Amino acid sequence: MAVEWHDFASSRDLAEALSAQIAACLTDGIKANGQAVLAVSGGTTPIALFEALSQQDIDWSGVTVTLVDERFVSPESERSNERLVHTHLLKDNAAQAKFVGLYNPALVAETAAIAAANRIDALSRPFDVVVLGMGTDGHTASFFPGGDRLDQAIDPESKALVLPMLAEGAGEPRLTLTLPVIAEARFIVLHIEGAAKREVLARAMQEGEETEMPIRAVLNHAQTPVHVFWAN
Ligand SMILES: O=C1O[C@H](COP(=O)(O)O)[C@@H](O)[C@H](O)[C@H]1O
Repeated sequence: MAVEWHDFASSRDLAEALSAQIAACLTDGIKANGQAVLAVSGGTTPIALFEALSQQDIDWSGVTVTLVDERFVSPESERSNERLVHTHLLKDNAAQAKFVGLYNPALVAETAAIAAANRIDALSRPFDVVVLGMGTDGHTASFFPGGDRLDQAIDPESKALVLPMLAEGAGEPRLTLTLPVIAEARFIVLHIEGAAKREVLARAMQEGEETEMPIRAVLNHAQTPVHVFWAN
């Protein structure tokens, strides 16, 4: 397990530093491969980061933004991760970026996962940057403790790229990238804020079952160090 810590005094300081680092990685990807892929999480934590990223002066026309996971709700819903990205990231300088979402209004979650996997498969991998969040139950992406597809989603040998997930703590059906897609990324960030999440991560870094605290699956199988960005 290789983890590199980056601590900040405030959410704003973190957003400035992390957005600059992500922008540099995306620029490197564009220079090396002609384009770059950024996968981001949803929830509440990344809003300030997305706002700061949208101001970064890079060639966003060469960037594809996708989601680490999605709540299976319409993009009009306040809970939609796609809506979050459109509202806070894909604007200003970043308006030129392409977006590949996971949701599909015409399908149920099971078949939407297959359609989303085809879209993810069309992107260049490994992704340049993956930004993960984490819940206080130790979930990351939609790898929820007790999730009906958790074993398959965190299987490092899984051939699936996107899976549906039902879990008590999830609220609604989910779609999630699988562990191999996340673990192979060139730059993996775990963005958490507040003392409670720091304490949860400290517990996850101790010995234990990956299914109990699924963030462990990423910490155990990431092919590069996981960069933890934390602010109080
Ligand atoms: O449901 C989700 O939760 C996690 C953490 O969200 P936060 O609100 O505690 O920041 C997030 O990483 C994930 O993408 C999202 O779908």
